[in-house]
Amino acid sequence: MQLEALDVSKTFRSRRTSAPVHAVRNATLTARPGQFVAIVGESGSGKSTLARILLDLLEPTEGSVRVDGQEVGSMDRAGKRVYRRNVQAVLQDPAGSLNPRKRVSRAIGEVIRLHGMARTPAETRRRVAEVLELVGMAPAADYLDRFPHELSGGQRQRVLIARAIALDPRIIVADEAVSALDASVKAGVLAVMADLKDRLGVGYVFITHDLPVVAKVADHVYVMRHGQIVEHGPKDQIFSEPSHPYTRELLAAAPVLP
Ligand SMILES: Nc1ncnc2c1ncn2[C@@H]1O[C@H](COP(=O)(O)OP(=O)(O)OP(=O)(O)O)[C@@H](O)[C@H]1O
Repeated sequence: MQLEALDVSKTFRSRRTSAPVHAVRNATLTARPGQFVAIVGESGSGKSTLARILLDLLEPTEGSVRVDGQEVGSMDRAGKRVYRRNVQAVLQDPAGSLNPRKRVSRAIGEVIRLHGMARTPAETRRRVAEVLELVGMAPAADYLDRFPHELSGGQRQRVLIARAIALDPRIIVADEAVSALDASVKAGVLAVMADLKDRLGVGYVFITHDLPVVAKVADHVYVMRHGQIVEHGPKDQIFSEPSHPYTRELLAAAPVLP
């Protein structure tokens, strides 16, 4: 499978008086299963807008998102359903991705049932336990009955990853998924994501402003500035031979070793 954004632009026109905001301008990007693609750039550069377009949560003003050449915007309901399963979102937990009133078993189980990924309650429970263990929450029985507030920040982020993985996606779009976590917790969650890439072949579009994280996990890096992708390439190339002045500026502000 190949996920592409082709010449995507998004312009927000809010009030009559204010000027239009060109949040994304002619962005082209490719993601594949088994590949860790990072989008980096400062706050306001359009990363989240591009992520929402890739997730089909927002329509581009121009350009298209395609899966194996087929335009997502023109898919029928059944096609979009498959798309939404294949391309999953993992967002930052403080954004309220987990309902505080749902136990872990229900938060993950409901998604499995909704997408018809299990036929019986027993099968659903087995699948919930399986994905919790895949993200390092073992034994799963220790976590199934907990509410989000009974988990640490890192554990909540793992539950969000487990919930995404439960649908057997090919690609996960992760927007600032580890940014709020402490360094050691962050490293643990990143290790889980890398492990899932190796074991299940899942790919990532990973949005962050955290360059050391990119240095650690990315295969391919896109650099965004003012809505445009100013440079992209294999991680080592971006870190050792950045060609755009903005990339050099970013690297100078946060020196990291690839
Ligand atoms: N719904 C909206 N209406 C109007 N403007 C918007 C909307 N969503 C985003 N924008 C604007 O688009 C630009 C890009 O925002 P976006 O959130 O995509 O950037 P970002 O790189 O993800 O930033 P951050 O790292 O701070 O989340 C910003 O100027 C933002 O104010």
